[in-house]
Amino acid sequence: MPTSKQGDGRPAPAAVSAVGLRKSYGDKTVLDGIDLHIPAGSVFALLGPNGAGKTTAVKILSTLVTADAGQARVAGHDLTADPQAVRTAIGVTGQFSAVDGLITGEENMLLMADLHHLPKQEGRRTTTELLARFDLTEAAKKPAATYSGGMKRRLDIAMTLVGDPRIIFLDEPTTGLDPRSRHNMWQIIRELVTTGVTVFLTTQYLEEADQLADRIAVLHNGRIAAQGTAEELKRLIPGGHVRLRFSDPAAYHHAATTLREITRNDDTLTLHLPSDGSQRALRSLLDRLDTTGIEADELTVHTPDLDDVFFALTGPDIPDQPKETVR
Ligand SMILES: Nc1ncnc2c1ncn2[C@@H]1O[C@H](COP(=O)(O)OP(=O)(O)OP(=O)(O)O)[C@@H](O)[C@H]1O
Repeated sequence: MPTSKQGDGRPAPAAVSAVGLRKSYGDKTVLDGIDLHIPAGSVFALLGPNGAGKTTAVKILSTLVTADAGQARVAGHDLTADPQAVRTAIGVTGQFSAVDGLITGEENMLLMADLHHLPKQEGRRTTTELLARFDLTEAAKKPAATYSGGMKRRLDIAMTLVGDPRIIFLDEPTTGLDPRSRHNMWQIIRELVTTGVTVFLTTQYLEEADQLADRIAVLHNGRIAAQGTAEELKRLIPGGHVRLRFSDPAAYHHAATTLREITRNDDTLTLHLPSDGSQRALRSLLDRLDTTGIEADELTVHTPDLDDVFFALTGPDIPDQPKETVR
């Protein structure tokens, strides 16, 4: 299984690793051989359109359904050999919340503490702490059915944390939330990671993956169409360029006549050069600028945004083949 390196050169322990996960429902192949390697303490986003198989992947990794083929280890435990150990180490919040609307937020939390067999006093203490942490103290005694969508999600995550999981699966945590609640949820997720928790996130929102994830995998037709950091994914598709801006017209004209494959804008004294924005391409461009005596006032790198990547990778017009993977 692949490993990544920590700062001291030792391989980072994997929170989740999977090889060749497959799952079909009837004659519909939902997951067609998925490999994953998620270092502990990181945020991983599984991105895909409706029906891509994101929830199925979460259900398999959280032991709710079994894969037809493949192997996976979660928190160091083999999914098939030791599902109970996996369950103890993880927390899952799904699209369909575990919150019971008929009882209060506090009662929901206490129920969760009972399920985790916490002694009464510890259950109360954990409940109070978590309700405060998720800004729910004031609403604690109100029925959860009266909570806003954002409050319900916060309660859901608070309930998940009662068992002190090291890995949290968040299945579309911000679907249906307004922008403010979505930003609050992002902040909560960022804070979770600072405590060393690993977050496995599924989302349809590119911006969410871009904002939160250390690595992103794009799921399409049951396969991982591409995976990497947001920046690596953006470099996979054409459209990137380097923009050089000049203030001195003479310097601009010298550059415009010296460099090839450029798009020029004589009004704004800017030149665009196609580039994938990689370190190698930039180094070669800077060398070229040095040797030809070109000095721009500003050099900016423009890569396609994640929307471009998503549409390019999951559009209907591409074949069902896996795309290049960035590692
Ligand atoms: N228990 C099941 N029985 C039959 N088909 C299923 C079952 N669960 C999921 N599927 C099908 O598998 C496919 C993937 O579903 P899944 O819920 O994993 O997708 P998703 O990426 O999470 O989608 P969404 O973003 O809409 O939640 C869908 O076509 C779905 O209808």
